[in-house]
Amino acid sequence: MAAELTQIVVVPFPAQGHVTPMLHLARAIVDRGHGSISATVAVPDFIHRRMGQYSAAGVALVSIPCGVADEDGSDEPPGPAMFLHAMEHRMPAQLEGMLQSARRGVGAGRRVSCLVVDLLASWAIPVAARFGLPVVGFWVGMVATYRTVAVIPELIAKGFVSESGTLLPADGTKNIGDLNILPAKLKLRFKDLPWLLDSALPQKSRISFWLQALDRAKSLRCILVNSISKEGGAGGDSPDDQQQYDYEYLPQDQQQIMLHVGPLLFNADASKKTATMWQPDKTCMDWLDKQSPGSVIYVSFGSWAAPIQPDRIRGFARGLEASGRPFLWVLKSHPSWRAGRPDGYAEKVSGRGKIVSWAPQEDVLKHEALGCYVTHCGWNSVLEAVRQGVRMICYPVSADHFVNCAYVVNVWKVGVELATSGQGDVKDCIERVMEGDDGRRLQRKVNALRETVTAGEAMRAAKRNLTLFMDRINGS
Ligand SMILES: O=c1ccn([C@@H]2O[C@H](COP(=O)(O)OP(=O)(O)O[C@H]3O[C@H](CO)[C@@H](O)[C@H](O)[C@H]3O)[C@@H](O)[C@H]2O)c(=O)[nH]1
Repeated sequence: MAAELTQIVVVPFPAQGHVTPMLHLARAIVDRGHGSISATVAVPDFIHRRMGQYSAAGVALVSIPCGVADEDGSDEPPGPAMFLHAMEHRMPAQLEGMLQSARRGVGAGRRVSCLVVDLLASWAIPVAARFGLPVVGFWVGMVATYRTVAVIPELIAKGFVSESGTLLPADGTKNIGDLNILPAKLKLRFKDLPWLLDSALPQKSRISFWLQALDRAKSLRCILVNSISKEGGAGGDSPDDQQQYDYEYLPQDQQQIMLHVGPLLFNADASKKTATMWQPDKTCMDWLDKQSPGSVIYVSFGSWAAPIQPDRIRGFARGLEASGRPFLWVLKSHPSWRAGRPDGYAEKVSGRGKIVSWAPQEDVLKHEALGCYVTHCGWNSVLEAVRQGVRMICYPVSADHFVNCAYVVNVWKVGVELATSGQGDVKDCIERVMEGDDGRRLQRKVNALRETVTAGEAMRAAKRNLTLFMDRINGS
């Protein structure tokens, strides 16, 4: 008897750093299904307008109208403060409509076998439940970051955080290692907790957003994690010798498992492009071709305008200029970032410094002219740098950046943290990473990490876990 044709519905949080790995996941599932399974990736219309050109066999990117306009006068999509309300109140009905159509055989005409829901888009979990459909969660980053979120109720109960999300130990510099949430050697402080830092939302909304997501996640039996499993040895995110921390802070339900399926990027076919929300500046690659091997500093702070004040941007501008080295800098059109650029800067550094508003990042990191990457430590950027063996200068700003930075600097030792964005610090840090023993050691380490993650047991474990997940949704 011919196998039944089914589809999975994938629901990412509407941001570049979430849609990209979930598209990789969708493709990996479709490829393994050998024609028996297709994927529908449902994104709000403001994302679809920017990424609608995406196409991959068996994967459809579909638009969910959410009635939120783009930010006025800039090239930025609406921020979370604007779309979170729509996610809770408009998108559920739209997704229901989609699932009803699928049930009636409209559209792809395939039965929906399962939903994969980003835990930051937890609004979709109750929708699936109303249709009696199984849901699998997706965590886009490290287990370590999930742990810092899963522990919120305990931190409230122990009086470290108020119900409205205020940090109660006034001294946010206290080491979080004392609390046994994460290994002390990460040297994380209270004030580095990702959910305290996400400045796109008011404090009170942040805590209720996370508590609601955790509450909904309780019903899930399985969460797929886009990170490196402990089988990855030195590369593992289950913090190597601290296995006792493993999963300790996950919800109490013994039935729930976290399956490492990542890094999904490492399994992705490099020849197939993913979708990006802005058009990459095509002149980057020609410019890189003209630079000497290993000479260029690449600077990018990710896809959304992280809160970096103009004076800090100015520090970077002057430090890069003072370094005397060639650099490629992604400086988005956000007013605060533009305001920090000194007058006449582009002309001053012309020939040596190239400034663009969006780069083909994966191609850039792969280019032989690359020397190092100054990064905000978004999880995708960290993975992309490791995949291409590029050492990092970390300038964490918000969200999970500090946790990711702690792994890059203190665990994997493939980058250094920039103390401040002052001109002197930027220049000195670039020297340290590009020259001498420190630079060579970082390069050896990142090459070794790339080997471990690419060729090692971590990837085999990720593939095994993906197969396990697919067997489950196929009911075998
Ligand atoms: O000029 C550019 C700049 C970025 N990118 C791509 O955009 C993505 C950026 O993702 P990421 O590095 O994860 O940063 P953010 O866009 O800031 O991602 C958000 O989502 C991530 C996953 O949850 C979190 O780790 C981050 O903190 C959060 O800000 C990467 O794939 C980059 O290759 C480009 O293609 N061109």
